[in-house]
Formats: sequence, structure tokens, C-alpha cells
Amino acid sequence: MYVHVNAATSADGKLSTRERRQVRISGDEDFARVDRLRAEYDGVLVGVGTVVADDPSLVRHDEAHRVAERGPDPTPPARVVADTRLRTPADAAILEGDPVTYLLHGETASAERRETLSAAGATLVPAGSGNDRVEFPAAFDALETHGVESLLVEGGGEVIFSLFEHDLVDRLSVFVGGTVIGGRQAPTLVDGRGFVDGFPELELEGVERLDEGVVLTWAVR
Ligand SMILES: NC(=O)C1=CN([C@@H]2O[C@H](COP(=O)(O)OP(=O)(O)OC[C@H]3O[C@@H](n4cnc5c(N)ncnc54)[C@H](OP(=O)(O)O)[C@@H]3O)[C@@H](O)[C@H]2O)C=CC1
Ligand SMILES: Nc1nc(O)c(N)c(N[C@@H]2O[C@H](COP(=O)(O)O)[C@@H](O)[C@H]2O)n1
Repeated sequence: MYVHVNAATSADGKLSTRERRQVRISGDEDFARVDRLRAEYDGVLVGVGTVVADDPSLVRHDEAHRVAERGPDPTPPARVVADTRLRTPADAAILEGDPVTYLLHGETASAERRETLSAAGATLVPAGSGNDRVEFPAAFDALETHGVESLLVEGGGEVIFSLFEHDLVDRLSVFVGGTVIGGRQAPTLVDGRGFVDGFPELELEGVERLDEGVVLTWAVR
């Protein structure tokens, strides 16, 4: 699986507020860049924390760019959610519309949630044992059997940490916008328990000024 993590942070590295309410950090130029990126990948992944906080649909992408990349009538990027216990609400926007939605889940997801979300149109992908969260290496192997071989990961910070922890990230791009959010409880780009050693090493590939901010792109060594 090729994994590209992309997100937008405030100048102080926050993804949103301490209330975990969605903040529009990107401007129009950066959202257009994200639409082009979405068009380049087989799927777009977020954690269930982002689904609950933002209720994203993850449908929007640059269709002309996708046609240019993949030829006429391409399938739209799949939506993927890491959701151990299947907390995604049955009326979530991510389950509406045409693109397939894969819910990666663990063994602790109840039969009732499995039935409810299958009936709501989700494709369930078991990938976790015992009480553990979604095990990304196994989940990505399973997604590849569905033809999903590249992912744009849009957040949030918990999921991004897990992916770095498992050495699964190939590329990282961050739009750093001209705003300050602050707050020690506010989510940052990479949360989880954090690293104390063995920090992932990044090689700077690009610096681009957009809107009132800058896009930094790194390859992960
Ligand atoms: N500015 C930006 O670009 C973006 C901002 N955001 C913001 O980020 C916040 C949400 O981020 P965050 O709270 O970190 O939530 P995440 O979207 O990272 O989701 C985290 C949840 O995913 C589930 N999960 C399943 N498997 C794993 C795993 N292996 N590792 C980690 N998590 C796993 C867990 O819930 P469970 O145990 O129930 O499965 C966990 O609590 C919101 O405020 C949102 O607005 C989000 C995306 C982009
Ligand atoms: N690139 C970017 N800039 C921001 O300012 C943002 N708040 C986000 N958030 C991400 O975009 C998702 C919403 O997508 P749709 O509206 O469904 O297209 C949201 O869930 C975050 O992942 N991203």
C-alpha cells in the first residue's frame, strides 16, 4: 500500500480546536490542491474521530484530473474509515453517494453494529484481534484484495501517529495556514502516545506558497 498523509494545521501545529470542532484552515487554493491529490489515489482514509467530529463526505475531488490520470469513466476514490467498534453513525455523510465506503473494524464490533452499517451501504473489512484497534498492516492487505493499492490519509492525529508507528507512511504533506488555534488539548498533526526515540526521518521534497500559508511536502525515509 502506498500511503500519503495530507492535512492542514494552524501555524502552531493544531488540526482543530480543543472542542474538536472542524476549522477551515485551508483556503480555496489549498482545497483545490487537496481535490487534485484525492483524484490521484485509490482511496481516502480518515479515523472515526474525524467522522464523528467533521461528518465529512470525502466525495469531492478533481474529476478532470482523475480522468487525465486514469482514462475515461474512472471509479471515484473509495472512502475508508478506521473504526474499531463501528461507531460511524448510520446516517453519516461518508455513507452517502456513489463511492464505496470501507469500514476497517476490529473483533469488538458488535453484530448489531455490523448489521446496521452493512444495511447503510458500508463494506466491512475485519482487521483487528482481541481488544486492539484496527491493525493497519492487516487492514491494508485486506484493502489491496479490494483493489485499493494507494491511500490519501487526511487525519486525524491519532490515526496519523499509528501509521507512522507502523512505518506505513511514504509521503507527508502539510498545509500550514495563517492562523493560531492553541490549546494543549487541541489535536495536533501527530498525536497518539508519540515517539521517545526512533523518530521517523523526513526528506524535504517541496515548499509551495498557497493562500496565506505554505505547503510542505516530505518523503519518509
Ligand atoms: N485540519 C485537518 O486537516 C484535519 C483536521 N481533523 C480534526 O482532527 C480531529 C479528529 O482527530 P482525532 O481525534 O485524532 O481522530 P482520528 O480521526 O485520528 O480518529 C481516531 C480514532 O480512530 C479509531 N482508530 C481505529 N484504529 C485506530 C488505530 N490503529 N490507530 C488510531 N486510531 C484508530 C479510534 O477510535 P476507536 O477506538 O473507536 O476505533 C481512534 O480514537 C477533529 O477535530 C477534526 O476536525 C481531522 C482531519 C483533518
Ligand atoms: N485540507 C484540509 N484543510 C482544512 O482546513 C480542513 N479542515 C481539512 N479537513 C479535512 O477535510 C475533510 C472534509 O472533507 P469533505 O468536506 O468531505 O470534502 C475533513 O473531514 C478533514 O479530513 N482538510
